[in-house]
Parts: sequence; structure tokens; C-alpha cells
Amino acid sequence: MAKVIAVANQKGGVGKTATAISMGAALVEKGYKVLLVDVDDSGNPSLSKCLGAEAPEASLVDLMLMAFLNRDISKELNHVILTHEEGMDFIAAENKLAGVTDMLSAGTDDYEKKTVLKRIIDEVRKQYDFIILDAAPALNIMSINVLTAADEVIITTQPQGAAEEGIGELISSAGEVRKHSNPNLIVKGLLITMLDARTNYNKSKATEMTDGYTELGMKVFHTRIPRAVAAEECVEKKISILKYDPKSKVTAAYRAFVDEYLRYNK
Ligand SMILES: Nc1ncnc2c1ncn2[C@@H]1O[C@H](COP(=O)(O)OP(=O)(O)OP(=O)(O)O)[C@@H](O)[C@H]1O
Repeated sequence: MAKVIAVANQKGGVGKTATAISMGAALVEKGYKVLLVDVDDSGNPSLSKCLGAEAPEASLVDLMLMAFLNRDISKELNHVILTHEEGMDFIAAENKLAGVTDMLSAGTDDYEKKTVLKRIIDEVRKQYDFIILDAAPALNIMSINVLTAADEVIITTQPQGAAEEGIGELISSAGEVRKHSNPNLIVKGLLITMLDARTNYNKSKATEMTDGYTELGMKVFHTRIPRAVAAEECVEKKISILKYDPKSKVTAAYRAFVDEYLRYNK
């Protein structure tokens, strides 16, 4: 039965997609069965693009519409679940996902509209060890669906003040979701990404964030993901950084992060 992980932060450009893909690829290397789901409704489904599914024949949009209408999605899943060359399965999104968010917002049954994604995830849960949801940098009914479908959240952040604002917002959204639609949701921990160890500001901000959030009782992963150009280049190649540059320090960091995550999960 899969563990469902949301990778989230209510600020954009903080390494959510890079983390979802790299974590997925590193788990596959270890022999786990992984499903990635692009739940980015901001008009930029970057996980889908990074995995080479710019114009999928069928996508999360179709599944969400069917689930919203309480239709049987079991047959549609076969068309929608794609397999990447590195072995992880994924469900792509499209720009049209924003329309689904509008439709959900207009829904009248509060619990029903928050649990549409959960109904989809529950249908595929048995087939995977890990399901990773890549959320949009937003607080709306779609992000509530993400937090409702998840067992746990990993918050990614750059060591910068702006990214930090999104952490507080996400923690308070998780609290709301626990009250109303997912009492078991856990904030698993904070992962510092795109750390530029050459700048003193970045280094001291990373230390400050680690100390501050640890003091508040939150797990801050010891592994920090460094900034490197290879992590940007792999996007064009439609493969993960692990495959694009196996010797990159970012690859080593994501593998170490997955080891740390799995140890912490025991
Ligand atoms: N470790 C890294 N080093 C250098 N660049 C990185 C690294 N991780 C991600 N990037 C780049 O930073 C940008 C933002 O990363 P990413 O798309 O993963 O963030 P995001 O939080 O998912 O963004 P959004 O909220 O807009 O979906 C991308 O161009 C990505 O290629």
C-alpha cells in the first residue's frame, strides 16, 4: 500500500518539481514502485513537461472530471498512467487543470469537493510503494485536494526569506486540512533546496532555518540540495538529474535525501 507524499510550498520556484522527480527516480533505483502525479493547476504543469508529456492524450484533468461526477475511473486509469523511461509511472497535467479548480470551487458539497483527488489516489494506492504529488504554489481547492489525498507533506524551500513565507502558509493550510478533511496528515519535514554554498547569505539562512524550525519541533532534513546548472539542464532532456548527470552533486544529494527519508520513515 503506497505512502502518499505531497511535495509542497505555497511559494513558487522552490524546487518542488525537481524534488518530486528526483525523489521518484531515486526511489525507483532502490527498487520501489513509484507514481508521480502532476497536480499543478497554475498553468505551468512543469512535472509533465520535465517528463516529456507536454500534450498528453489523457491526463489528470479527465480523471478529476470523472471522479467529480462520481463516475468509475478504473478503465480511464490505463490511458492516463504513463511510464517514464527511468521506470516511474506518472499522471500528467495540462493547462486546463485550472478549469477543474474553478469547477471544484463552485461545488456545493464541501467534503465531496475536497476529496476528488483522494478518490483517484485511493484507486491506485495498492499498486505502488510511493505516490508523490507535485502541488502548485497556491492555496486553493486544488491544493486542499492535494493535502487531503496525502499521508504526509515534504516542504521544499530555498534558503531565502521569500520562500520561507510559503512555509508558514503551508503549515497553517495543513492544520486546516487536518481539522476538516484529513485528520491524519503529517508534516514530514523541511528540505532545503538550491543551496548555494558559495554565498554567505545562503549558508547562514540555511542554518537559521534549520535551527529555527527544529526548535519549533519540525524535522529539517540534514541533507541539503545544492544549486547546480545540471539541475536546470536536465529539464530540456526530459530525464531526471540522476540520469542526466549521475555524478552531479545534486544527484548525490537527492540519493542521500532519499536514504535519510527512508531511515526516518522506519
Ligand atoms: N538544485 C537545483 N539547482 C539549480 N537549479 C534548480 C535546482 N532545482 C531546481 N532548479 C531549477 O529551478 C527552477 C524552479 O525549480 P522547480 O520547478 O523544481 O520549482 P517549483 O517549486 O516546482 O516551481 P513552481 O512552483 O513554479 O512549480 C527550475 O528552473 C529548475 O530547473
